[in-house]
Amino acid sequence: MTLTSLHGCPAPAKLNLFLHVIGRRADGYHMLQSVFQLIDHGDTLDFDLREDERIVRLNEVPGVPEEQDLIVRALRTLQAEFERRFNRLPPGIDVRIEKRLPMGGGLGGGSSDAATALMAANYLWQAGLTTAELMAIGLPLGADIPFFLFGETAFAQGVGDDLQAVSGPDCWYVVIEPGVPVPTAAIFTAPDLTRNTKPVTVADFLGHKPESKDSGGFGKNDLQDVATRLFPPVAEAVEWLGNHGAARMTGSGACVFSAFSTEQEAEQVLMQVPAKWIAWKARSLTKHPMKSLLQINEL
Ligand SMILES: C[C@@](CO)(OP(=O)(O)O)[C@H](O)COP(=O)(O)OP(=O)(O)OC[C@H]1O[C@@H](n2ccc(N)nc2=O)[C@H](O)[C@@H]1O
Ligand SMILES: Nc1ncnc2c1ncn2[C@@H]1O[C@H](COP(=O)(O)OP(=O)(O)O)[C@@H](O)[C@H]1O
Repeated sequence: MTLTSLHGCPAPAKLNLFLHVIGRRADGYHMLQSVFQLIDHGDTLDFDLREDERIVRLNEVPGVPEEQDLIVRALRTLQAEFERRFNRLPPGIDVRIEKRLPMGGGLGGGSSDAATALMAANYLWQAGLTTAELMAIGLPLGADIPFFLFGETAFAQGVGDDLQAVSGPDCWYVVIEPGVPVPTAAIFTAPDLTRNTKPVTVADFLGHKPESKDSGGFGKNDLQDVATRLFPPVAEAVEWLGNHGAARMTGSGACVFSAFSTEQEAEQVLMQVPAKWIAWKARSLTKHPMKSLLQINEL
């Protein structure tokens, strides 16, 4: 039996437990080291095969025109790859997005949506691309897309595309949305960005002591100083959450998180978050939920 729709597909957020900038390439892109952690809070997507060959987004996403949406672009790229391989276009897809993740939040929302769309379409079209092949399609669209397709806690290097599975802490996070979108380019072009952090190894990360009273307990986010200087609401959120645990920014911001061993501890802090901010708690995930849903086991 062939399926014609997949509804309620999860597109989880990620947190960067640390993020080091260790250099800059000749093309201006920055060489990073980071640990990416999936969490159980995110967007939800519905996919329905169409009678024609169009890729259509059914709902509005504020600030993101349909043609620029990473989901639409990812599906069109995969559709073209399908045509190249099988000499026919697969059916089009209607996509509906329930957006919960803030834009420019450092949670990887757009990239996660695109990764979920690639997994769903590969399944609905029975295209048979491997995860590595989907990662190659996703990378030019967004540096975080390969991680979401990889689908496990990962030590990332390069521009985030060189990934190695690691075990992350099993814990609860409180995440604050400071209410400003942070454009990634503004952070990377700042003259005062630290670009020379000494490279670390996976063993350094795995050997660190979690009790060292820091979110994730290892390293730092090199983008945080610039982001807090340029976007004062981010600084305010770091300061407030820092009074309740070790607080750190994720990605290029704006969101700020702190780790707790139990849900109760996270709940206690969440209850006290000032009403001007959206905040929530989420648990670490060891595996992308789409992998279990679609029974993808190959990596
Ligand atoms: C730094 C991370 C960590 O997860 O931040 P978040 O997006 O999650 O916040 C990502 O790798 C972000 O990757 P991605 O989301 O693809 O970045 P883009 O918006 O395409 O990048 C915008 C601009 O930032 C700069 N840029 C981006 C990534 C990188 N490794 N070096 C850079 O110098 C480039 O000038 C690029 O044109
Ligand atoms: N489906 C999508 N959801 C969110 N943002 C998208 C999407 N498609 C394209 N974008 C663009 O990607 C930018 C970065 O958004 P997002 O990935 O959510 O943040 P971040 O990379 O900071 O985690 C947005 O400002 C938006 O212009």
